[in-house]
Amino acid sequence: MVRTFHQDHVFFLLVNCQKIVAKISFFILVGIMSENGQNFPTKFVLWEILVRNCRFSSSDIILAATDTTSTMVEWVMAEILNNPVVMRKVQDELTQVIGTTNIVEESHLHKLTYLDGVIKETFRLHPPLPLLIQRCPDESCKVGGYTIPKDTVVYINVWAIHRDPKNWSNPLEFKPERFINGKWDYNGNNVKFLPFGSGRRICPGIPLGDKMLTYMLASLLNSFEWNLPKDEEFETSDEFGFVTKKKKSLVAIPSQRLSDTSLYMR
Ligand code: HEM
Repeated sequence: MVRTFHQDHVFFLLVNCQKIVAKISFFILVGIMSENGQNFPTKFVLWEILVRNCRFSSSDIILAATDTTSTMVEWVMAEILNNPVVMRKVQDELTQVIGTTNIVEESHLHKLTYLDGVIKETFRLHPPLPLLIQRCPDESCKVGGYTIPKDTVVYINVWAIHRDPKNWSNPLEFKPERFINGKWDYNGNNVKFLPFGSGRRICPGIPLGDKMLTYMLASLLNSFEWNLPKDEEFETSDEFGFVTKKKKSLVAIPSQRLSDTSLYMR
């Protein structure tokens, strides 16, 4: 039976992964706090404190966390399938770091520097939230020579910043090598690269999003060979929305890459 890759599948996979990761993070947090001698009546009180103090509802966090990450998995897979040289380099790295007799473990992730470059380059070309969260100054101010009157709603167009030839040479080319110098991170300090935003409203889910993305992609790419269906017309146009998704869902066909089928059962 031929199974196809589809973003909705990743979405459900992701919701399940996130439940697990959220539980783990939650218990780590409880552990850290109890080690520091702080007592909380129940775990749920701690959750309430976290959510209320941050002024986010649980549904805000689920929406912000799932759609962005699943959309990114689809974009990265699409870019890799569209670039055979990149696919070969990613697979070479996976073979070297993990091998086809193992499945991906968390301890492998920091060694996948080329895959990290591929993810960052995909973030550059396809930032899931291209306009960030609106800003609105309390007082009139000047930014970059422009006067911004008090109460103006300001949209920061990260999509345009990421494709500006003043910031990037050959900006429309997919070149993961741009990011393989250890100089780029997601902290929003370099205004040329802001996939998670910047400043006070920067995404609070960066460590989780980054780790899940690398873990899922490394698992998908180390466990399977991926091919496009014959006669499938490949395109990378996007559709603007709360999260900018691929206009046409990616369809890809996996086949076995691991040496032993029992590894898929773990
Ligand atoms: C690929 C993954 C993700 C991307 C690309 C992403 C991107 C972003 C961006 C661009 C913003 C707006 C930042 C700004 O305007 O400066 C944001 C906000 C936010 N993100 Fe993420 N995010 C991701 C994953 C996550 C995860 C995993 C969580 C939670 C576990 C999360 C929770 C949030 C929340 C709660 C906000 C609102 C922050 C606020 O209003 O101050 N995100 N995200």
